[in-house]
Amino acid sequence: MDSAQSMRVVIDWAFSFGDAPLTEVSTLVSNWAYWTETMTTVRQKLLHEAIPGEPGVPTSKVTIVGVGQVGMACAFSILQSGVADDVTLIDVAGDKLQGEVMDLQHGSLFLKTPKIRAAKDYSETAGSKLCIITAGVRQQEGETRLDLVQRNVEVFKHIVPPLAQYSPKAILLVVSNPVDILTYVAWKLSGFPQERVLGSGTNLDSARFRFLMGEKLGIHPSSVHGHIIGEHGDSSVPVWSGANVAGVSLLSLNPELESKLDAEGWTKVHQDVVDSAYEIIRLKGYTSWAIGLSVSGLTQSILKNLRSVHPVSTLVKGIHGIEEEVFLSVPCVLGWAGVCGLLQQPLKEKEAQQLVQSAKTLWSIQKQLAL
Ligand SMILES: NC(=O)c1ccc[n+]([C@@H]2O[C@H](COP(=O)([O-])OP(=O)(O)OC[C@H]3O[C@@H](n4cnc5c(N)ncnc54)[C@H](O)[C@@H]3O)[C@@H](O)[C@H]2O)c1
Ligand SMILES: C[C@H](O)C(=O)O
Repeated sequence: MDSAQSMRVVIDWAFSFGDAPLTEVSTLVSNWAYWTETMTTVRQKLLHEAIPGEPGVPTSKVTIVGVGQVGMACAFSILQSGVADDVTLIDVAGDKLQGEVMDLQHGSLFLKTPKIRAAKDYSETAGSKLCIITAGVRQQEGETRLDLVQRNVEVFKHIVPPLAQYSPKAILLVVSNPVDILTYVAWKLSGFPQERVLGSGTNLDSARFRFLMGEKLGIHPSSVHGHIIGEHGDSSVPVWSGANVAGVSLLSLNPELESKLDAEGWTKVHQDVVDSAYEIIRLKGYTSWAIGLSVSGLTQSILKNLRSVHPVSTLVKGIHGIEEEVFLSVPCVLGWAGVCGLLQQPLKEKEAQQLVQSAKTLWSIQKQLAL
């Protein structure tokens, strides 16, 4: 009620007393005026709102499904980056979801994301630009990523259709494992075009690769370039021909780099990448921080339309001789549209053969899935 409307109510009310003594009416009027004044909220007293009510719709809303170790690491890294104006979290574990969101909200003072919220149902994820799926089971010690497939396909059947229904223009970024197969599953279940469904893929493996090469060279990973492509995990392919620092090819300095004969042990760098998740799971039970940071990097490239290049899992049928409808990582340009382009990366015959073999392995699992 604005002040003119309040005054009108007070006058009408005062006249309703008819013959009552004037002093009594005036006391009542001043009490009423005081009451209506105190009914005005502190917010209304403090602020003349140029546009009353809630601010408009978010423009860079990110939904994260799953608030386990990976989902929370993703949420925290994305919040730290300040790239999203709304981070909505959803999980079947209601109390954990509420607790995690409250905890994050209390950090708002130190963040630049005005909305951090827990969604009770998928309608609250509506209007997301990016939906990140981290829900599902993770490997126990001794399990491979591929061992998780059927359990996580069932989880995805509950997640992907409502995400697609409420955010039909969103980009889906799959993180749950086995990430390449589940990206295919998300693509099928969503009905989205291929460029709007991608998996975090070997972006993480490549970060590990660059860290380990950097450790050997005494150079920061940001200056050590090199991609791991293919399956995230066990059959990943290191592209040694592209490994360089400031354009200086490591292979040109040591032609034995990719061979087991190499005395410096460079092939062990890739083996360490493959082993690293198993080792971390053995040591702490799960992996989280590096994947959270890696996903935050992908989020920034997409929401800011950076068109930067990342090895992520995308539909690769027809590329490098792959005939199956599978998702594997190759260097992709990421932006508002999702996967805006795939790099034409020259590969050695052996590398291309490894990719073809990974595709066949994934397809042999995918073709048995009941979607
Ligand atoms: N792609 C990668 O590089 C990478 C890296 C690390 C982990 N992962 C994978 O990420 C996944 C999550 O790992 P984690 O350590 O966070 O596991 P976690 O057990 O800590 O968390 C999983 C979360 O998913 C939730 N969940 C289960 N079913 C759900 C449903 N139907 N709807 C919504 N939420 C649901 C659970 O309640 C839980 O909070 C695993 O599959 C793991 O293998 C992938
Ligand atoms: C387990 C997970 O896929 C990782 O590589 O950290």
